[in-house]
Amino acid sequence: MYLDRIVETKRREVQQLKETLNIAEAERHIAAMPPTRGFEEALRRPKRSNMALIAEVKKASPSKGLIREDFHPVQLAEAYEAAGADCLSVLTDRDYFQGSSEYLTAIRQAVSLPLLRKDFVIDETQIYEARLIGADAVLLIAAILPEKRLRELKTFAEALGLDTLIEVHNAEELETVLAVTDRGLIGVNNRNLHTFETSLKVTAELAALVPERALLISESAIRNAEDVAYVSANGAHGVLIGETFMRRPVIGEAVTEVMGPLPDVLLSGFGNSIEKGLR
Ligand SMILES: O=C(O)c1ccccc1NCC(=O)[C@H](O)[C@H](O)COP(=O)(O)O
Repeated sequence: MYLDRIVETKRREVQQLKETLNIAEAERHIAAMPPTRGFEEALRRPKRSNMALIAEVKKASPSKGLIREDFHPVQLAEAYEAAGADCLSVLTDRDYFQGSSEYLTAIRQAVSLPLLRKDFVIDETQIYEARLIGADAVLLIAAILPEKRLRELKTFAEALGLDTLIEVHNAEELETVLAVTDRGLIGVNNRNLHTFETSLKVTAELAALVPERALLISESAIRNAEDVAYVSANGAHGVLIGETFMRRPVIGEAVTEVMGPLPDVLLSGFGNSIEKGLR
C-alpha cells in the first residue's frame, strides 16, 4: 500500500539523517534561533472570523500526480499571505510530493505566516530538522504512529517550540489521539491515505467526537465555498486546502472565491498586498 511505501522511504531518510545530524550542534543552533511563530495561536484568531485557513504549497501528490507545473513556492506563499491565509503548509517530501525542505526555508524568509512542515514524521530527528529548516509546526499522522510514539513525538516537538497538528481519518485513530491529548490542533483528513478516497462526511462524522477545547481542522478535498460552509456547519474551525488553490493560475482570486473576502479592516490595512495576491 502507498502509505506503507511512504513510511518505508521515511525510515531510510531517517537512517541517513541520523548519520549526518549532529544532535549537540543542532541543539546549540536551535537555542540561538528566534522563537517559532505561533501556528495554533494564528488559527485560534483567524483573519476571517468564521473559518481559519491553512493554505498548502503542493506541487504534486501520490493521488493526483503533478498538480502545478508552473511551481514557484515563494511566489505562491507570498500570494497566499496577501490573500489572507492564516498559516501555510509546505510539503517537504521529495519522492512522493516533489516537495523540498529548501522550499520551506525560502518561504520562511519571504513571509511572516506560521509554517507547517507537511511530511511523514516518524522520528525525533525529523523534528530537529523541521525546527532547523524554519518550521513552526509539524504534522503527526495517527495512521502511522501508535499512541506511545504520538505522545513522545508531540512532547518532543513542543520542547523545541513547535506546535503539532495531529491528523486522524477515523474514530479509532481519534480515540488513540484523545488518549494523548484533548486539546490543540486535531486535523481530520477527508482523504483515506490508503485508498485515496475522499469524503467530507469524514469531518462531519468525527467532529461530534472532538472535544470543544481542541481546534478541528478539516483537511483535503475541499473544492469550493459550499464545501467550506459544509465543514463549518459540521464543526470545523479551520480548513487545510492544497490542490484547489494549486490548480488555479491566480491564487488570490481562488482564495477569495473559496474562503470569502477578508474583513474590510484587514483589506484597507493590506491594500497593496491584497492587490498583489489577486494578480
Ligand atoms: O494528497 C495525496 O494524494 C496524499 C496521498 C497520501 C498521503 C497524503 C496525501 N496528501 C496529504 C494531505 O493531507 C493533503 O496534501 C492536504 O490535506 C491537502 O489536500 P488537498 O486540498 O486535497 O490537496
